[in-house]
Amino acid sequence: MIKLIDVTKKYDDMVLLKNFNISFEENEITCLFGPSGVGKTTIANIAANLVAVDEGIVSGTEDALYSYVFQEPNLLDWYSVYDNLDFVLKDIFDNKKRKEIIESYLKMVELSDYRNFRPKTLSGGMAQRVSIARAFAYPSNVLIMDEPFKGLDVKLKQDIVSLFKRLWKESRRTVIFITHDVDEAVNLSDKIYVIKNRPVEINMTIDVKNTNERESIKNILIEA
Ligand SMILES: Nc1ncnc2c1ncn2[C@@H]1O[C@H](COP(=O)(O)OP(=O)(O)OP(=O)(O)O)[C@@H](O)[C@H]1O
Repeated sequence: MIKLIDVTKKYDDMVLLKNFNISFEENEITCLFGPSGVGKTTIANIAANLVAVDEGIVSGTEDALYSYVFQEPNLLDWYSVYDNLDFVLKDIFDNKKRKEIIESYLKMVELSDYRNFRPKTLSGGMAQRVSIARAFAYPSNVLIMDEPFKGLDVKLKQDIVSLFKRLWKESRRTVIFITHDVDEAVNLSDKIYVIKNRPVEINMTIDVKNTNERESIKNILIEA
């Protein structure tokens, strides 16, 4: 479990986090839900050891290996789809193992026939599927998802959300999922932290995993 304990984080004179506490359960999907600019990315980056804290402790990151999916697929344009996956695996596995992993993930995201295509020739949804395949192909145990479905149209979003869930069920990891989309939050998360204010406060913690009340949770989030 990754924990931020009594964390204070300032940007110049602005105190974003003050004695802030939060935890991310192992192999669960935890959502940071809140308005733009509240501090979601900073909290995730602290949990990923990308941003240093001014005070407090970040625990549970000692053996963490991270992979990321952002709103932009962030693929290497001069590499093929196949080589984009190969790039993150090349220092970890031998040729045979890499080929096996890459082919299996391309199959799962239904892009085997596109293995030699350059990212620029793919649609936005296809590029995002490559980015998700790359995140899962890498042997991470923590996956940071920063608004990965933003900007996709409704139908495409539903497909990619279910694809993500399928991959995650086959290869579970701790997911820190940032969104301010109510449907995404409720459909994907095991737990939702509703965050507000400055310094940031956890306004509500919602257990989604053990509930049958998804519709009322959506209403709570809309009001939040
Ligand atoms: N490196 C930085 N230097 C100075 N201020 C920063 C830096 N990173 C973030 N901030 C500020 O901290 C606040 C929180 O930013 P953060 O990106 O963590 O929020 P967010 O909830 O992820 O927002 P969004 O949904 O728009 O991505 C914002 O006011 C932002 O301008």
